[in-house]
Amino acid sequence: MANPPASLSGQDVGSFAYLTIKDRIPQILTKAIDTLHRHKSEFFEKHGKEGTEAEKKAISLLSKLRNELQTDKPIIPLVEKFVDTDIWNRYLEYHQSLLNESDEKPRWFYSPWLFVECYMYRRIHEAIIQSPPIDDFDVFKESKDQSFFESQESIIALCTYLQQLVRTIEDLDESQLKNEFFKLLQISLWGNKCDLSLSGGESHSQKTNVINSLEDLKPFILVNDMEHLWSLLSNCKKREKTSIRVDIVLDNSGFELVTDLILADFLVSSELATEIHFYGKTIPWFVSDTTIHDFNWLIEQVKHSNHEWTSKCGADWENYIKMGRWVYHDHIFWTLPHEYCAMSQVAPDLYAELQKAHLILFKGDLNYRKLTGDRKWEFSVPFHEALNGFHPAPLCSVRTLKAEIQVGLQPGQGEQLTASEPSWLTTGKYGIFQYDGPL
Ligand SMILES: O=P(O)(O)OC[C@@]1(O)O[C@H](CO)[C@@H](O)[C@@H]1O
Ligand SMILES: [Mn+2]
Repeated sequence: MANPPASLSGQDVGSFAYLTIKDRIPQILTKAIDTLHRHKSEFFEKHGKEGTEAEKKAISLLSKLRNELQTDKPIIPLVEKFVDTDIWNRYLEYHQSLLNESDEKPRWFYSPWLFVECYMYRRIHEAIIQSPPIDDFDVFKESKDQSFFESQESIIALCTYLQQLVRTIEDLDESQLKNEFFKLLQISLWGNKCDLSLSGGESHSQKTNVINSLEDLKPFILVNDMEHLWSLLSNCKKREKTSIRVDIVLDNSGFELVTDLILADFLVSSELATEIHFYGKTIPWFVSDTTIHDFNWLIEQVKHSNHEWTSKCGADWENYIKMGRWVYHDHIFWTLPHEYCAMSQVAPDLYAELQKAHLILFKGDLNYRKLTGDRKWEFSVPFHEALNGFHPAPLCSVRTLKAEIQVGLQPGQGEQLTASEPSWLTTGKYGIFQYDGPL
């Protein structure tokens, strides 16, 4: 694309990006420091004096990071050797090169929001890996686990629903199957509201039974391309394709991950898909994003539930993984700052992997920001254009809105929402199913 619009950034005082950098990110850093404080005795018990020293070092590194951010210091290179250190520092050099004409430096309130926010989480990881022997500590694990435990009632309701559905799935006619597909897609969409980085790490669990509220939530779906997803997968099934692969780029652990696994179970049980590939994060990310530890821990928790249908789900899910019908992928690209239009250059192996899918579901807001480059697009710009050449396979964003970016709306739709509800872009109250691919 010739000249895509400018990136969202903290330069726009009062914008959601600005307020995130000014308020929410320091709050997240402070919570991370408190978490380390609260684990001091555990570190001592486990590692003795070395553990206590490591905790002090990690806290001092995070406090330094918070000061850099709050005083808008220049962004500095990563120093600890890790698989992506060079890629990050090349990215920083690139942003520096863009500013060589001016006396500007890449800074927190100047550089693209997407870059500085991703950088912040990568610096948290650097502080931890620089503090052995606590270098495998996940500062967000406690809040991810808490959000899972607080959503138990909703999780049991969903697992019960799925088990009853799976028992009768053979008797469903086409329209009943489509109706169930749409229900579970919407449950996965609204599961995305449970996101801890938006809430600044405050608990954001699912307390109500989301199945009963789907009809009430329908008016808040601003773009609804579910029909395209149905026709794509049901046509694959009709053509008796031996392999129908759906890839799910995961977002938050806890309740949202349960909704994604419930959807994935339905897809294989209904034979709308024969294999599901999941993509999580290689390092702790945006507070609640799913790592492989979270993925395995959650399935283990569900399997060992004392509720009959919940534990049946967990056993089935463990079985899908053992049989290879569900595959989990770890790739460092998902925790880089790059827009997805750069994937084919930066991570050609991952791009080639995604090209094997019949459909890719991208969960959540950060994925949407990277799909569209986190840029100041007009609301009515077509999604295909905003993807800026990123078309590995038919794809759909399944996202609740938590950032000031939205494309593919009808003429006037965004402006009307801004007039009636100024916060429509950032509260997570509205959602989309936005598809790009052959119709
Ligand atoms: O990707 P998710 O979990 O749906 O949301 C990510 C998020 O919480 O982080 C940023 C705010 O800090 C925004 O992109 C969004 O609010
Ligand atoms: Mn997230």
